[in-house]
Amino acid sequence: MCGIVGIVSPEPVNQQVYDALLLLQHRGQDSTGIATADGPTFHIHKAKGQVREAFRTRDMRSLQGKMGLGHVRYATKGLADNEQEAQPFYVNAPYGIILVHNGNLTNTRELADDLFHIDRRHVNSTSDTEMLLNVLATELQSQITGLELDPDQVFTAVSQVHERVEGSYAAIAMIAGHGLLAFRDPYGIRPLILGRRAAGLLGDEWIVTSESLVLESAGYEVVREVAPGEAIFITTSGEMYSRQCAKNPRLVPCSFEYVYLARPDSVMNGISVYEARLRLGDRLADTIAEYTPMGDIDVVMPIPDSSRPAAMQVAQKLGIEYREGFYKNRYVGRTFIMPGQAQRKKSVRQKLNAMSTEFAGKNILIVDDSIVRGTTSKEIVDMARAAGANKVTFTSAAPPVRYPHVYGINMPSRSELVAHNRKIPEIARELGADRLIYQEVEDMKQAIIQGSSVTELEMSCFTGDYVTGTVTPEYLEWVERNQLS
Ligand SMILES: O=P(O)(O)OC[C@H]1O[C@H](OP(=O)(O)OP(=O)(O)O)[C@H](O)[C@@H]1O
Ligand SMILES: NC(=O)CC[C@H](N)C(=O)O
Ligand SMILES: [Mg+2]
Repeated sequence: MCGIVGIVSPEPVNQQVYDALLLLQHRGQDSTGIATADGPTFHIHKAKGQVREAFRTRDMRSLQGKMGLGHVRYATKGLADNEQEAQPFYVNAPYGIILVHNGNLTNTRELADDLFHIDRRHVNSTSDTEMLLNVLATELQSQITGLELDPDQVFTAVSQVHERVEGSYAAIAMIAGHGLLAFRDPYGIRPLILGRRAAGLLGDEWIVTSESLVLESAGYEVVREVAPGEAIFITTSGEMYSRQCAKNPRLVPCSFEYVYLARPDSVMNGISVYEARLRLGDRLADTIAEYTPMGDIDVVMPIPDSSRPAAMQVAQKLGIEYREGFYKNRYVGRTFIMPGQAQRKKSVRQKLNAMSTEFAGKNILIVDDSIVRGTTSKEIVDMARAAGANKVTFTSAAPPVRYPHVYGINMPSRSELVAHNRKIPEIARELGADRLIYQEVEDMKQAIIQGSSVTELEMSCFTGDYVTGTVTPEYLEWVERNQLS
């Protein structure tokens, strides 16, 4: 997952794009970039690191224009620690297109081949996003006849992109001199939402972004989610056009957004992320009650930050005291989305500290939202013991992560996953916990979709069922051999 935003306004947009990226920082910390369109000219600034350190005043001043887009990257393909592969990506023809992407393409081998042998295009990086942009550019080129650009031509090009590209993609592109294009893959795996704000006599401002909290914070009204397979085109003068561009669209959003990725104050596909996390806690509490003698637990504790809503609910439902025994250093970012295991491991210790007064002699029930590599949970169990805990029960509001995630979360290798090929008591031993309890897959699904019109979820990392169908065992082996560097 990454965070993306695009804005068309009657006024300069640089500050708005920056503010939106700050709000999306939890979706990617590797690199960031902003591009604006100043008439026919693009201004671009991209850099490694987080938003606050990447943009200086002089960079912001250079980002002139009334249409803009931005990206915070959590790399899933290519090089993570590399400014060249930061987004947005640019091609000069047709017109000049610049694009940001959240997601991960699963047919990059075929795309690389076709782009070179058939389209005669040069892709100068290992990024799947640059391929997506080149496919879009090729298809748009094949539609246009003159200097003018009709929304119909843009939509036909997006239909062709859906035919050629596989995997997950929520993307926003600017077409120089024409407008802003946003489109979502036919399964709507990654999120994308459209908003509008009146700018007085000047007309309307439009925003497309990954999470609803960005709209809320800037006073935009939610127009709607971009539908799976749909494309939205907003001209530079603010006219909005939309069309369904996929043959068989089907909403199958990523379950991991609700478990961990998204901010709790966002509403995604009509589901409040916070409420989904509370319901995950509710259902987890039922499972815990089945397996644990209640007198056995003195306190329930979250692992800050993402598990707090679930842990609160577990405590309430079980009628056990909720205590915060881990203090978090707020200046360390999210551990899971850091590149490299050494950095992730070190940062858990830097980030969390156990307060011995909360642990000494107690039986602790720890709640985390998920256990992926076990980096966090191993350290946490160690810390709890060192702080004097008696028994440590570890629980996860998500089921065991047993399979690679290929749709925009960096967990490509089965051997990295602590639950892969291990039964639950073996995982408990690996983590050093006295007892380990996971959410059931069906409970997770029901907790997330309850009360909404969503009927399907992308849950491949829990079940091994990949919605795009083309993810074969051979592909998964190839992904493992060619991991992110
Ligand atoms: O098993 P692991 O590989 O360690 O991954 C899972 C952990 O990583 C995430 O926390 P993170 O510190 O990234 O973010 P948070 O502060 O939002 O909880 C998640 O909330 C789990 O705690
Ligand atoms: N997590 C994402 O959405 C990543 C986008 C793209 N695949 C990249 O690696 O840059
Ligand atoms: Mg966490």
